[in-house]
Amino acid sequence: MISQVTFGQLPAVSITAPDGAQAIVALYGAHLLSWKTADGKERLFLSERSPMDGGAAIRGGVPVIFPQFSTRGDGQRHGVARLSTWRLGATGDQGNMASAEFELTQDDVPARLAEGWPHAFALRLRFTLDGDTLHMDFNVANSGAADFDFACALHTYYAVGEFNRTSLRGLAQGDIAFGPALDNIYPAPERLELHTADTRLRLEQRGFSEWVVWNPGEQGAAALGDMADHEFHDFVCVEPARVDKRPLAAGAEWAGRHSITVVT
Ligand SMILES: O=P(O)(O)OC[C@H]1O[C@H](O)[C@H](O)[C@@H](O)[C@@H]1O
Repeated sequence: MISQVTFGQLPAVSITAPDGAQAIVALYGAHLLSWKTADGKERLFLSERSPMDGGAAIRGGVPVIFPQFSTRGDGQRHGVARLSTWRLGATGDQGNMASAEFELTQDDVPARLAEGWPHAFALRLRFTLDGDTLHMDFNVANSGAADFDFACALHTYYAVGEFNRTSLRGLAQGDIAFGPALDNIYPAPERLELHTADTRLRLEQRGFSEWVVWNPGEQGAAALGDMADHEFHDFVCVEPARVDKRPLAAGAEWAGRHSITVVT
């Protein structure tokens, strides 16, 4: 079931599956703000200090990063998609699943941001609730007559309860125990596991090329105006990403999928 809601001051879409699982997505950024499994447990972190008025990027949930990752380029930090208002596209229910798609083209991007990246594109992001799994299917189409380069990521903030009782398993470089500040990029195995004190999540990606793993630590969090000082304890980011801009031919499409499953 799909309904229009307001979250903070933001128009948003609530997606509810027949089993009661729920996702809330703001049109601003097609930003996933909340994902609750059927047991009612919130799986994503959202900062109590986050702007919620469409005037600045949201801190938490799943920011959509496009067409630049972080400062790896001379364009807008983390791109323009998280700062633009998307449109609701197709929605549907099928069996136990519920889904909604969000769309963005260059015409939806505020002029001051579009100037920095003047290309014709169409983005589609579909959220699907399927039992204890959330799928995010992200498509980038080059609808212009010239090739362009793009990077992208789904910058997922997981609510972990206590970050120093959390570990990430499955990287070739070895397991990560959270604690010190961390901002690393790893070549992507398709599947990782995130273990917290009381849950185990399976994180999967297809089409992307890296995992970015981030927690700002105490000093990093203190420097962020949109994060309370104590909140670095509460989350870790594990992000399927294509960190470097790579070409997409005129008329071509790229597709990536990020799936998160609550295992226990
Ligand atoms: O503060 P933001 O622009 O949302 O960026 C938040 C973080 O995003 C990614 O994880 C980057 O790897 C970090 O270097 C960056 O600090």
